[in-house]
Amino acid sequence: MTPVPLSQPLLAALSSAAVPVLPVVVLEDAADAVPLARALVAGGLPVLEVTLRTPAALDAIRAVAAEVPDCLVGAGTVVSERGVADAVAAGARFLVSPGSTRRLLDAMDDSGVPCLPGVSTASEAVALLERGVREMKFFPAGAAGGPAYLAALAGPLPEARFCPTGGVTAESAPGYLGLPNVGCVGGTWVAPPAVLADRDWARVESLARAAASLAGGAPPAGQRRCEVSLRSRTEALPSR
Ligand SMILES: O=C(O)C(=O)C[C@H](O)[C@H](O)COP(=O)(O)O
Repeated sequence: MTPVPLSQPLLAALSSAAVPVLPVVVLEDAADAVPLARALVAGGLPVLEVTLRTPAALDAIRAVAAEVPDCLVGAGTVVSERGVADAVAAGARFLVSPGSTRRLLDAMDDSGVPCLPGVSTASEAVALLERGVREMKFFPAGAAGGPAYLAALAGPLPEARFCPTGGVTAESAPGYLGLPNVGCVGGTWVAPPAVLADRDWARVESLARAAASLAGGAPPAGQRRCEVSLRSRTEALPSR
């Protein structure tokens, strides 16, 4: 599996690499991180968001960054300056938050890695656009209005691109991925808690394979997938 190069913002990179789903995990045991990441890569999803919700999260990110170079590992549930610093120090190559504050956005700006700050309203999306941030997480996607809500934002805010997460399932994902302002969808359904508890890596691989086969999200306006060259993942990360 070709590693996803981060020579552009996260959603653009995932879209260019035809990765439609960003797997989100809550890990209780850091020792599960490497086999999990390998199963995702084997299933065709070379990306992983480890939520900073457990004491194991930073060690999990560290392990994947060191041992699974084909997996682009990032941190989710980043809600503080400390979370930003700890995640980047552990090797997170992108950061995701459920919501946005000025303090958190300033820290994300300074982090040097691509970020997906969270929004759930038009006003929050406009506030991010005002800062020049065009890629954002839409959270909690299902509860906040689902595909219909994002479809309604595409008219007035065509430059904003979203990763809907929270309540997204294998069944609801296609409804989001068909929208012009969705780059990819995120969720825990690819590596759900019960499957992780069983350490059923074959099941993760098969869920990943099914997710990877979903039709991809829309590339950024003006960019066709075939025009994007895959560059080395060791290249310097761009600022957003
Ligand atoms: O905002 C964050 O950083 C989060 O960690 C939120 C998670 O992305 C969702 O809670 C995943 O939601 P489900 O796929 O419905 O389980």
